[in-house]
Formats: sequence, C-alpha cells, structure tokens
Amino acid sequence: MKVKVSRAAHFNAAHRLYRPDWDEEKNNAVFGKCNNPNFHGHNYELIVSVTGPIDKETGMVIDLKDLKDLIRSEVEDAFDHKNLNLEVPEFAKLNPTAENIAVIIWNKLKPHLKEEQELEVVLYETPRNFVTYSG
Ligand SMILES: Nc1nc2c(c(=O)[nH]1)N=C([C@H](O)[C@H](O)COP(=O)(O)OP(=O)(O)OP(=O)(O)O)CN2
Ligand SMILES: [Zn+2]
Repeated sequence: MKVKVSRAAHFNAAHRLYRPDWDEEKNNAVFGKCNNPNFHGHNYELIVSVTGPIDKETGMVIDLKDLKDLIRSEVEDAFDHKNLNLEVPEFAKLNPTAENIAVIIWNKLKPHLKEEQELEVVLYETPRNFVTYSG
C-alpha cells in the first residue's frame, strides 16, 4: 500500500527568459515580455509530494517535518529572494522556465529520499500557470 504525502512551500524570485545566442528580435518574438532585460518576478508556489509505503513503526511515509526542512535547505535557501539567472548556478546556462525550475528542484530533492519513495514536484509560477514533474 502506497500513500502520497504533500508539503506546500513558497519562494519569490526574479528571472528573465531569453537565449544569449539569439538576437533581441528573436528573443522578443519567442519570449515576449518575459525577455525584459531588467527581469521580472514571481511568487512561486511549490507542492512537493512523496509517495511510498507507510512505515510500520512510525505510521509515516515521510516525516513532514523532515520534508519541510529538506525543502527549506534545498529550495527556499537557494531560490528565495534571488535572481535565478544571476544568482543560482543551475540557471547560469539554463533558461529558468517553470519547467526547468521544476526539474532542478526534483533533481535537488530526489537524492535525499529513500529508493522506494516516489517524488512529484508541482510548481505554480502564477496562480494560473503551473507545471508538474515526476522524474
Ligand atoms: N511553458 C512556459 N511558458 C511560459 C513560461 C514558462 O515558464 N513556461 N513563463 C512565462 C513568463 O515567465 C510568465 O511567467 C508568464 O507570463 P504570462 O503567461 O503572461 O502569465 P500571467 O499570469 O502574467 O498572464 P495572465 O494573462 O494574467 O494569465 C511565459 N510563458
Ligand atoms: Zn516569468
């Protein structure tokens, strides 16, 4: 029997969507206002879910306190109040789209889970734009 356990988290960050190997015209055509050279910001909402067996001794899939601390150390401390393009090494050469941010978050969290625990990351960039990544 597997149960899905979820923890919501939050960070805000600035970003710019563009490719340095494209000229301004093409960047504007593809990325529009998201290519603003002065960046723009989002209040990101994150839902991290761990699915796995319930531990017989504790009754937990994962201690939500441990999941909270993991999200804080791996995601919030790294991304909150940061310029993703300029301050987060993972995005130095990777466009910080919601898709790529979700994959980076998944990659940062997964090594901390047990083999039998499945991970899903849902990232809301705006209340209406969100992506899901499960590995
Ligand atoms: N597939 C993706 N498309 C877009 C992404 C993304 O990360 N993945 N990001 C953006 C922009 O960065 C921005 O976050 C979204 O802009 P927009 O769609 O205009 O969102 P709004 O909520 O401001 O617009 P509403 O019209 O109010 O919904 C663009 N595309
Ligand atoms: Zn944006």
